[in-house]
Amino acid sequence: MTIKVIIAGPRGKMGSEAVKMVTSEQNLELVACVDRRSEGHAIREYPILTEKSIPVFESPEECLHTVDADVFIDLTVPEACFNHAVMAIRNNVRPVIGTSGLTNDQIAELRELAKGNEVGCIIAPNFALGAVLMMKFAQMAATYFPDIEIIEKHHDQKLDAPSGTAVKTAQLIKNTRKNKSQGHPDEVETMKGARGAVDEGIRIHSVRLPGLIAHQEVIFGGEGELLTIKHDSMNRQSFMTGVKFAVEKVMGIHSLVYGLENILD
Ligand SMILES: NC(=O)C1=CN([C@@H]2O[C@H](COP(=O)(O)OP(=O)(O)OC[C@H]3O[C@@H](n4cnc5c(N)ncnc54)[C@H](OP(=O)(O)O)[C@@H]3O)[C@@H](O)[C@H]2O)C=CC1
Ligand SMILES: O=C(O)C1=N[C@H](C(=O)O)C[C@H](O)C1
Repeated sequence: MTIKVIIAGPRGKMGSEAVKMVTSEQNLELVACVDRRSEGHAIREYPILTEKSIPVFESPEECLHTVDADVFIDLTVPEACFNHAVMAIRNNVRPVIGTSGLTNDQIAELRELAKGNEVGCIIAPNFALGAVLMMKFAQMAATYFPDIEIIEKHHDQKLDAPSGTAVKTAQLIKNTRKNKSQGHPDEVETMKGARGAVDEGIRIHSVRLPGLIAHQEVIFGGEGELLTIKHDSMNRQSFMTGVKFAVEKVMGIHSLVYGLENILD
């Protein structure tokens, strides 16, 4: 069976990789793209779309009403992504969301909508298999080491901080970690932000520099020892196996799944 795919954000760093991946896989068919500034852009920047006569729509509504599709991959920004996902679910097209920065309320709303419409939806804070394992291993380690600092490092074009991966890592850790306030009780920040963001006592630090792609380390401190669990994405192809996996998996589910760790075999 061929899975018919729409991609939103085809000119982006991730979207352009996804276009290459979907158009090169036998069991996937790219049936359309959604690009808010399609006029000339997609055609000039992505000849593959013209070569293969793949339509590009500025309006997601028009795209979803015109094209017969199974899956809607979103690699844009959270504001656009949320609306795209709502429209897709209402049109019985399954969203696969890579875009980071959705709020917990937005995720809860999409969960309800997906459940109500019995439409599969996957939100993947990180599509890289190694990153999913890094999050799971961190969750395991948190049972034994409750003192934790997360350091995520990304390229300087990233819009959201902390990263979706760091938010998800903290959420997984909170499921197993004993509640604990870290550091000295009288600790004072003499420069605001020095100790990073705080999520139930877990510290999260976001680094943004040119030269970086996507990296995270989770550091656990114990009496006389440190454990570091680290993952590095060196390029955006590292995410594509996970995108393909999610597109295939979403065909067989009828509700929302947040995190690939929930559906890894
Ligand atoms: N889950 C995962 O494994 C990964 C997730 N990501 C996430 O994917 C998202 C995209 O990342 P990346 O490709 O690096 O970002 P880019 O900025 O390279 O691409 C984003 C794309 O979205 C488009 N866009 C921006 N605003 C809107 C809008 N309001 N409506 C429609 N389209 C819009 C941009 O078009 P324009 O030029 O018109 O602005 C651009 O083509 C981010 O949220 C990032 O965090 C990234 C890597 C891995
Ligand atoms: O913007 C990125 O690049 C990435 N975003 C995702 C995130 O916010 O965690 C996934 C990966 O880290 C790359």
